[in-house]
Amino acid sequence: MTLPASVTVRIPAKVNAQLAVGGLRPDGFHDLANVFLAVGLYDEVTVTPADDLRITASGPDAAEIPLDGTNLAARAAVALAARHGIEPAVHLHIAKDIPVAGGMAGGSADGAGALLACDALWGLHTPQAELLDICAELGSDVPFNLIGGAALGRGRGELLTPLDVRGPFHWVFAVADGGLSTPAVYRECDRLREASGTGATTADIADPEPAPALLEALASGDPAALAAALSNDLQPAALSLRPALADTLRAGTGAGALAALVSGSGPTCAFLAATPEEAEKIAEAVLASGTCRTTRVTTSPAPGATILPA
Ligand SMILES: C[C@@](CO)(OP(=O)(O)O)[C@H](O)COP(=O)(O)OP(=O)(O)OC[C@H]1O[C@@H](n2ccc(N)nc2=O)[C@H](O)[C@@H]1O
Ligand SMILES: Nc1ncnc2c1ncn2[C@@H]1O[C@H](COP(=O)(O)OP(=O)(O)O)[C@@H](O)[C@H]1O
Repeated sequence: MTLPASVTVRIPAKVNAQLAVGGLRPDGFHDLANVFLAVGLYDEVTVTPADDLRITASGPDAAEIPLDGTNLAARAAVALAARHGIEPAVHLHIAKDIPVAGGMAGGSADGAGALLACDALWGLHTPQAELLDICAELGSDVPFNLIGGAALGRGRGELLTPLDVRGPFHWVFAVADGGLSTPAVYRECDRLREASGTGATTADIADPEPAPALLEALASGDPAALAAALSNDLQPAALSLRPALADTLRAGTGAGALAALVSGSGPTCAFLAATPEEAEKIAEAVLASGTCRTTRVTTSPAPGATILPA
């Protein structure tokens, strides 16, 4: 069997079309109804045999990601190698295009990408179900980056059911200066719930459920229906930690977005547009408003982790 000299995998970012957050569990996670939608912003992970584990990154925001054993791509390579009793002797290169710490699952994408790339480089043929188990150990969002498309994530987000989705839906993303810490946003969500008197644990909060109207909108491909059904329970917490995001959301709505919401834990803001032309117009207006660092225009759904031709 000849093994490839190197493997490159392309992995999409995500937006949460619905993020329904249940109570805080004893293990520190929250039960979710997390409707993931993969969007066409991608990182690429390239793996090449090396003497030992080494990691490099390129792209405008490459300096913001750790290049040690804490990088999710490195953790993925180590986890896969350990499972097969081999050494993770590999050079991982991340070409970073997904906003860092932006609520778009960029780190998770690199974890899923490194896993698939190492599996191919090492000729392991690990079954998909086992790859998904390793993904879930790496992080709650990582399994979705592997499969892409649209999916409902239950549990802490790692238990996936693929969803019917048509498209393309047209999106604008407003990338903020600086990220938000995901655990800090969940903590702020709990704090706001406690402060409002509802309590924050699984005993106080109803089990989160996907909204039927949202699932119908995804399957229909109708952007107006999708706009009416988008929701994010972490948005009040992200706005509480970063009040200026309200200005970004307003800029998009003012420019004609069908809907404006924070992507996951933020601070990236997502705007749904009726057409590609509207998306370009919204992106220009949001950038001109001075309320974000940059804007990106793209579509959904997008495919999951994909090995690129050599
Ligand atoms: C909020 C979401 C929405 O998709 O993503 P981002 O918007 O940050 O990308 C996810 O729930 C983030 O998933 P991920 O970034 O993989 O989180 P993990 O590494 O599993 O967990 C990091 C921390 O987030 C909190 N966490 C995460 C998932 C969950 N269901 N409940 C939680 O409370 C916990 O404090 C946990 O220690
Ligand atoms: N490959 C990676 N790319 C980006 N961030 C990473 C990576 N590996 C680990 N991290 C860490 O994960 C944190 C969250 O990053 P990211 O996944 O981009 O954001 P989010 O969880 O908001 O979607 C970063 O601040 C960084 O310290």
